[in-house]
Amino acid sequence: MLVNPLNRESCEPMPQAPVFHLHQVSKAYSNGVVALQGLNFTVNRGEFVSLVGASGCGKSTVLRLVANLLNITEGEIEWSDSEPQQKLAFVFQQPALLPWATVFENIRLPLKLAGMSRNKSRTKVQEAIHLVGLTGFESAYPRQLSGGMKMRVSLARALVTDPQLLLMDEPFGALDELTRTKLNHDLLRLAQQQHWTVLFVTHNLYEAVYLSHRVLVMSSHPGQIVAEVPIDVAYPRPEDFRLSRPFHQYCDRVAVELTQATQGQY
Ligand SMILES: Nc1ncnc2c1ncn2[C@@H]1O[C@H](COP(=O)(O)OP(=O)(O)OP(=O)(O)O)[C@@H](O)[C@H]1O
Repeated sequence: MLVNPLNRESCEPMPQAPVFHLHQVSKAYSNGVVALQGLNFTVNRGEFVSLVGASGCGKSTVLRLVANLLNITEGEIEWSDSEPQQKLAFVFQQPALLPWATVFENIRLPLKLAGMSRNKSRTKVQEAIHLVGLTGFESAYPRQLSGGMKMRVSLARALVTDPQLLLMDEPFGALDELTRTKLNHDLLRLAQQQHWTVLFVTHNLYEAVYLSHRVLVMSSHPGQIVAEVPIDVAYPRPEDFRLSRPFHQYCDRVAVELTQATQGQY
């Protein structure tokens, strides 16, 4: 069954309570590179928002500012309440697993660092393993896993902390197309089930359209948001949404915006 975006009855209402808002945010690095200038955008509760743009346009810088891993040069990030800020998880492109630890221990790591005993954390870790589809691999070591499985471990390690806000920096960039597609589908399911708010960075506009409520398109040097494309299609989105005419229309729209954003830069 293909999805009809005009079937409003099946569309969930767009979540509107803001989680955070960037007000005129600029970032200059100490070497003088102005990575971002005057960024304004809001992410609402339960929303899946993707940032797309050319390499070096400042997507990762945005995530690191939101995670408070970097200082803002000008402007501010206003949080609606402090809880999502405290309950955020960051997922990187490289799963960064401990090679000497099993799947179970890698996923348990954030709970261990927070001082939770092995016994107390067992149920939570098992639940996360189940949710990402790795039941049976608890005792495996990272070297015994495929790239997609390693990324599932990384997702479960974020999941185990019960995050409200997920910041994901090109998490599936190193995976083959089929694995990426499968993980896209599983991520959407998890985001819905867990009521996550997600800010997602990707180079892949098909992935951005499939996953997002909104796609924000960035230009470079300095990085700015130049377009916002709402993807007005109901969740859950079946995998065959990717085969539908509306999907390709949205992809074309994002591609046009990206081309305009990068015109004259190469
Ligand atoms: N620590 C740093 N010091 C100096 N300049 C930096 C630093 N980190 C990033 N930059 C510069 O800031 C700009 C934005 O970088 P950023 O990594 O945010 O872009 P990006 O869009 O995530 O790139 P990519 O898609 O290639 O990962 C680039 O010009 C980059 O060279």
